[in-house]
Amino acid sequence: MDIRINLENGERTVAAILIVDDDPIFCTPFTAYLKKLGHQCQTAQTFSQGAALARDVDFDVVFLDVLLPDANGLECINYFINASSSPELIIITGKSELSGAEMALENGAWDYLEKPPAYDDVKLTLKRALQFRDNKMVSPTREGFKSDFIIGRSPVLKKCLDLVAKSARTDGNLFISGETGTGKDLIANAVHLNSERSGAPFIAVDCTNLPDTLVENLLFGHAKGAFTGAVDKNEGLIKQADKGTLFLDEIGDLSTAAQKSILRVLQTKTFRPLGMNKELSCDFRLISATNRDLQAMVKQRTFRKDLFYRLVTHHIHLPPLRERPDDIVLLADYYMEKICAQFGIRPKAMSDDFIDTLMVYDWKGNIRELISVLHAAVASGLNEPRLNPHHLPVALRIFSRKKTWEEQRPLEQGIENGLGTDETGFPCLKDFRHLNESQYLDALVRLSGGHIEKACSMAGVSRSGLYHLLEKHNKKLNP
Ligand SMILES: Nc1ncnc2c1ncn2[C@@H]1O[C@H](COP(=O)(O)OP(=O)(O)OP(=O)(O)O)[C@@H](O)[C@H]1O
Repeated sequence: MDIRINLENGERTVAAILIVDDDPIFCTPFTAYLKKLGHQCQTAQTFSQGAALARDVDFDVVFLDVLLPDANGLECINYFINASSSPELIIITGKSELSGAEMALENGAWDYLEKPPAYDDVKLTLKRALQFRDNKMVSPTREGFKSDFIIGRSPVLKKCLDLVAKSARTDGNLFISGETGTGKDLIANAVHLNSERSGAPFIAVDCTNLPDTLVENLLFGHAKGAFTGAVDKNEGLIKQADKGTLFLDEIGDLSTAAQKSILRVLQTKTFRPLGMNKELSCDFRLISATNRDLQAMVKQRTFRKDLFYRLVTHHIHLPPLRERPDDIVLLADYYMEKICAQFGIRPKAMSDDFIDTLMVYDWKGNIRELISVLHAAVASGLNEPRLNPHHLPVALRIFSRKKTWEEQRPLEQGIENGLGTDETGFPCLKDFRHLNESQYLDALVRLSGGHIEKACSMAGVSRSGLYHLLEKHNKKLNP
């Protein structure tokens, strides 16, 4: 789909629109009307078809029906608004789901239209949404966003930070996923700091190993004399987070009973402290995080589906450090200075070999592991002004050495296999490049999980460039 934006007198005349609705009686004339207005439209009859389209096409606006054959549209909002083009989302709803649609506005939808909408209303809503979108594109998303403590310039991290800034401007529940040490806690803090709730407390709860017997007391508090030993009343964490942000870290570790209690608070925004006979109300923004695969847990029925949908109004996935090697150098510089200051010494220089060794390591513990490796290196080279690979832990050096060796193997294999060799037995550059490119694509497909956006951003190539390469090597993103 060729998406061109025409601006006439500052007003957009062509937008890329996705309509997700399974009712042809509504959809066909609606699409024809939008096309008549000059827009480019695609339609999907199910959530999964719409999701696949939104993954591949940069839409400006998505019209989303509430009752879809395979999902409730209201529960899929975040999927569409978090697509790479961050489209404006307009809910199309019947009278019976109006309250849900109103709630959707709080969660980032642009507007809702009652079905069947008057075409004049459609035109006006669309015009406003596109004006808003154009303004948003002119003014950078992250203007005024405080993030100098978040280090990294890789495209994947930048994309995340755009979502973080966007999420900080809204009040919907935010779910942050990512491997351990990728910065979920840091990002939760950044969202709070940049939100309208920044003047109120940020209350973090570590859900790991929370015994069922303590959860309610910890979250809801208790009245004086509620149980033996409750000599004073105790304000729970939820009350403490009033007007501020409640951060449930490691939410995937919550027991079934605790999941039920949390769900109830999220649904009613009220809770009852132990030993008290009246409900108290609370006003907090919820951020949750985990390094576990919550979606898989929902499938295995170890995490409640209804709670999951409540949590993920906005979703930010933090990429592992190995997928953004460019950030390693910046992070190493930043933390080297901090660590040396803690040791009370001048910042140490890092040799090129030292940096190269860091760059090829796989960082399963991500940034937390990087910080502790740098600590160890500074301690080991305390009296030397420059750090070399031998200051790094042995296991890390062995890993990086092996990996470098594996990367050099194609050249040796090429020579062994007589790849287009000349009389010296050395492969010609063209064949060698071809072989490397092919192996690179295999790794890219594997590491990006077959997601086109992610693969383009990891490889730093355009969508058409990547498709061209895949075609050249007769490969597919989803083999
Ligand atoms: N982009 C970044 N810039 C600077 N420091 C970072 C960045 N990301 C993470 N860190 C630092 O890395 C360490 C680990 O981050 P954090 O605790 O936020 O990770 P996490 O994803 O919450 O880990 P876990 O899942 O184990 O709780 C912290 O010291 C944090 O300040």
